[in-house]
Amino acid sequence: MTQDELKQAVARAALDEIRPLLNRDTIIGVGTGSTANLFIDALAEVKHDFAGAVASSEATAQRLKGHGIDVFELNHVGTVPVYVDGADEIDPRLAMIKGGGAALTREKIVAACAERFVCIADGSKQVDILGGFPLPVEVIPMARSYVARELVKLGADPVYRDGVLTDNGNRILDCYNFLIEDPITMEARINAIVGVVTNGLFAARGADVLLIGRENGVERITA
Ligand SMILES: O=C(CO)[C@H](O)[C@H](O)COP(=O)(O)O
Repeated sequence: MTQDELKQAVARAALDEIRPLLNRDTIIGVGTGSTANLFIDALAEVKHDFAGAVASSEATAQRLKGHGIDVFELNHVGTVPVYVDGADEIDPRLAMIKGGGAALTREKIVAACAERFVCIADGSKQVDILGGFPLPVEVIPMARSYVARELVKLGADPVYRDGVLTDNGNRILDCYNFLIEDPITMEARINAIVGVVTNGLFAARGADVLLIGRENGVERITA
C-alpha cells in the first residue's frame, strides 16, 4: 500500500471512530494536513448528521466550507467532543510532534478544548523517541533570533523556515538534531522562552486514541 492509501484508511477509520458522537448539535474539531484533509473528505459524506466543525487553520476552514460543512469560531463553541488530526511523529505514550504544516498553535488550542484527541497517521509516523522530525516552534517575528539562541542552549539546531508566515502572522523555527527524551518537560521549557508562541510537542496533552495505518490494516491504540 502507498502512504496515501494508508492515510486514506485511517481517515475512514476516524469517521467510524467518531460516528457514535454525531448528532445535529455536534461540532467536531478538525486538524490540518494531508491526512486531516482525507478525513474532511470522509466527513463530508455525513455532513447532514452533525452541526459543523471548528478548524485548526485557514486551509482546513476552506476545505470544510468547500464541502458545505459549517465552520464555527472556537470562542462561540467552548468545548468539542472530539478533535481529529494527523501528526509528524508519535511515540508509544501517544505524545506527538506536530506543526509540519505550520498550524501547530491553532491545532494545540483546538486540541486543548477537545474532550478526546484522535490522532490519525500512517505507520511511518510511529517512533520510539521523538525528534527525528525537526520540532517546529512558532515565534513572534521580532523574537526570532533571541529564541533561536535559547533553543541552541537546549541542544537544538534551529533553522528558520524561510518564507513561511503562520495563520497568526508569526514565524517558524525548526529544531534539527534534537532527540527528545522527556517530551512533557521539553514542551514546557520551550514554551517558557520569551517570544515563543508555542512548540510542536503535544505531550502534556497527547492523543487519547491513535489510529495507525499499516499494511495489514488500521490498528487502534489508546493512551
Ligand atoms: O501538524 C500538522 C500540521 O501543522 C500535521 O498534522 C502534520 O504535519 C501531519 O501532516 P500530514 O498528515 O500531511 O502528514
